[in-house]
Amino acid sequence: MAASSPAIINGGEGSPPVFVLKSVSKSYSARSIQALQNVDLTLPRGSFSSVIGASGCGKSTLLKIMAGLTSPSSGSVKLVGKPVLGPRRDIGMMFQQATLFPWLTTLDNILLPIKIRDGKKASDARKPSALALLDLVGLKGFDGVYPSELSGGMAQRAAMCRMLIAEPDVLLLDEPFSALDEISRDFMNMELQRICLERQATTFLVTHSIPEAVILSDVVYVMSARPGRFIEAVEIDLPRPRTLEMMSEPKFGTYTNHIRSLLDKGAFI
Ligand SMILES: Nc1ncnc2c1ncn2[C@@H]1O[C@H](COP(=O)(O)OP(=O)(O)OP(=O)(O)O)[C@@H](O)[C@H]1O
Repeated sequence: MAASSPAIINGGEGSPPVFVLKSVSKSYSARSIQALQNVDLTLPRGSFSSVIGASGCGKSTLLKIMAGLTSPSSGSVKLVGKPVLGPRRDIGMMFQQATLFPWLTTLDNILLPIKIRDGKKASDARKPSALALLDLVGLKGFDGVYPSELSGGMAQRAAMCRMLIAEPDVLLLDEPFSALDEISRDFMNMELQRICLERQATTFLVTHSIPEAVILSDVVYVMSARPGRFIEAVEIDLPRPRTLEMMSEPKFGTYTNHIRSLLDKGAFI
């Protein structure tokens, strides 16, 4: 079940990988903590991968290194062949909390990254795209509404639009739907898959949920206890598009059981 080369959801064959991490380690010297140890990762274009592991094993640290928000202590991180040396505009990120600005309408929140990057004229020109995104995530008609009037799930959908408005090729997601109830979370995960397929985005997801990792991913990277290392890359051989019904298939259960047993072992490795 281990995999060295992931399946590709959108046909990235022949094109160079999007992310290549080689022997990435990270120590937080202030607290003498080694968070990551010798992590190797290759993400083909258009692939969907996730990392799963116990709390504190280094998943968010890995994501922050990939986003250029923190630097590795050793090893290299390349995005489309070039070293990642700081935050990048071509990467979209989403976190557990939607972090919308309460004094801006949903539409203005979505357009904010464009306004900051390219100015008001450019952001005005993107209004039709923002409205189309709201439509895409089922928020048609909520453009003039303030965040306090949105449910948690609606706010996360708006945050997803804000991430997508800049049309990033790469999505780095840190438990984006973990604060949602199970039904909203399932819905958002299927939306996420649809958008990734449509946009051919290369996506890397941090999650604590084994079923979520399996239903969404081409490859699930299972991380050991800290310092985080990959114990195994589990290739998920289920057809696309994935559906929630697939979660009741025996093959799905085989994958989740396998990952659960790796995590049980990994906690002590
Ligand atoms: N800025 C920092 N300074 C010092 N230590 C840190 C810092 N950020 C994270 N750590 C430590 O590094 C380790 C890994 O943290 P990280 O947030 O990457 O784990 P995680 O797997 O994402 O955890 P969780 O699943 O609970 O969110 C933890 O022991 C944490 O305390």
